[in-house]
Amino acid sequence: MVASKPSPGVEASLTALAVSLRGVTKVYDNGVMALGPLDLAVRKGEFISLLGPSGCGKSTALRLIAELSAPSSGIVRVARHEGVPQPGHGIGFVFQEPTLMPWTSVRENVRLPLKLAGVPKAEARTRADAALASVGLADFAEAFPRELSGGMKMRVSLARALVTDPDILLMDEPFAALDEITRFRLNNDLLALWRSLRKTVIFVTHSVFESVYLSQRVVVMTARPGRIQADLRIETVEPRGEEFRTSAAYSDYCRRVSAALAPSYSGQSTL
Ligand SMILES: Nc1ncnc2c1ncn2[C@@H]1O[C@H](COP(=O)(O)OP(=O)(O)OP(=O)(O)O)[C@@H](O)[C@H]1O
Repeated sequence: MVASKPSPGVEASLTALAVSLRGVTKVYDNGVMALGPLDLAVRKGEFISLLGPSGCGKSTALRLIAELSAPSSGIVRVARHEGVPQPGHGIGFVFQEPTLMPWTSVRENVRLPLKLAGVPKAEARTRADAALASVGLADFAEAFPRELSGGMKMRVSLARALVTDPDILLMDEPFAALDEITRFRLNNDLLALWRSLRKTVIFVTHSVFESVYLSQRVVVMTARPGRIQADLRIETVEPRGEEFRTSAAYSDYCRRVSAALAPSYSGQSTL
């Protein structure tokens, strides 16, 4: 396991932990041990990827962090702003499927979390429009989901996650269903958003290439029950772009992450 240390440019913003999992296990009611014991510490403002074989418990880990599910043992700690009222608040969740309401406009889809939180309509509308602008969809507030491409739907889903101004963004294979060009574009836009908003991002992916391109740290998990196989820091010049994607350093990191992942696939199948 490679020890993690903050990269120089972000040291100041990484003074405290956003998420900490200690000795966390998850056994589902059907007896499946999905996770653990898992130990993971994520600093505030950090962008990490979780990578591992199918069924190793990546989504389970995100659900525990979002407090959508309780651990069977161990401790999950999530840092929040003072005054954040309920479990799950302060966290934005983006899934692989955009899961938009087809019967209403893009703006209403993005406004939904604020509506549920009781934010007055005029304020919620302004915030929804600002979130849409931040993902490049300022001109599509009145459109309906059926009028959008897959990439645009994912942008709406991202805007909906950002509209509550969460401290932590959990992303569960958000770009897996998109074509490569759209995926690259969204990768770049997500990095630009992360640089400007400095949210903590925990990003689940099956793609070694995507994990290295996006993250400051790639956390490789073992086959089920998921534990940490390797924790690799990606040190590069920021901001990243096509230059990094085509660099020798990028290829080298991808090779190292692939090598760290290999033992996770060599054991018994957990599918
Ligand atoms: N609600 C549930 N009840 C029972 N078993 C579950 C439940 N949710 C997940 N599992 C099982 O727990 C294991 C881990 O699932 P999880 O979805 O967390 O893995 P994953 O790494 O995200 O998989 P993938 O990469 O395929 O999305 C799997 O074997 C899965 O079948």
